[in-house]
Amino acid sequence: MDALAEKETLVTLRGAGVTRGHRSLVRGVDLTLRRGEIVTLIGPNGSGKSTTAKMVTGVYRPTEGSVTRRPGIRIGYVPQKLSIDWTMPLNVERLMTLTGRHSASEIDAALEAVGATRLRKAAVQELSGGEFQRVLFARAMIRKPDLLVLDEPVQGVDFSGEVALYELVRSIRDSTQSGILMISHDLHVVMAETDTVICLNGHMCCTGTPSTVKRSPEYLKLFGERAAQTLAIYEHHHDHEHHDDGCVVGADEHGHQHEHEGHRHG
Ligand SMILES: Nc1ncnc2c1ncn2[C@@H]1O[C@H](COP(=O)(O)OP(=O)(O)OP(=O)(O)O)[C@@H](O)[C@H]1O
Repeated sequence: MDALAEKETLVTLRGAGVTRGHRSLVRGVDLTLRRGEIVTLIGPNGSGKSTTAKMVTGVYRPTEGSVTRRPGIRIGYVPQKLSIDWTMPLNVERLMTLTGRHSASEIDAALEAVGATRLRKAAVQELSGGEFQRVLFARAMIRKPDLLVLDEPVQGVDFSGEVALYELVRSIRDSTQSGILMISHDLHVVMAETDTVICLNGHMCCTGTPSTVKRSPEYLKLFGERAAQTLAIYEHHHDHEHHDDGCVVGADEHGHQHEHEGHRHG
């Protein structure tokens, strides 16, 4: 039995779909979320990612197929956007307690887990995009969820912030062993940090590990050029090491390094 199959199952969707009137929002979704596993939904706008996440969290009931949640499951949700009255003064500490009472030590622990301890007294209006996302993670994690659902976690975050946030998601998974469901438009960074990718386009186009999905004809058709670029990044294998200053170990005597297209290091 493989390692993932041994982990506790949190949510299962079988042939699940939602229809409103005569319109199908998404259909035929098969998905298993397990403790300690990161699953990512990708797909173009309107492909059913949010609808699928809403079936997972229980906001939408499936109109076909089935959704099973582990009894008593706690789900933490990090929204794409948060409706905040930006004219009201609000600091991070207060934001953490808007929807529930939490002790000072619980707030400290949640902020520490996302590397945001120093932001405790900061005004929410003054946070950068990446800092705000970290605070939203902390807010979802304070309830110690079994499953964390992240809707487009890197919106408004620059490239290096994006890499750092996905690393944070992975470290949250490692330290809490919660299950994680992410929705993302981003292809390359998110796929590198994911155990299972589900590619949607009104139905399930393909699913599997990042390396199987990236080769699937449906995925390549859906994402075209961008998918090819992702592939280039994946095909770059690390065949060298770096010095602390970033230079390649064994570069020529002039310190020249070879160009690595699409190359990056976490
Ligand atoms: N409550 C609703 N009633 C009717 N149609 C809806 C409803 N919610 C979503 N839709 C439609 O269902 C389809 C799937 O929407 P969904 O929000 O799941 O897509 P998405 O993949 O998350 O899109 P995006 O990337 O733009 O956020 C879209 O065509 C959308 O317009």
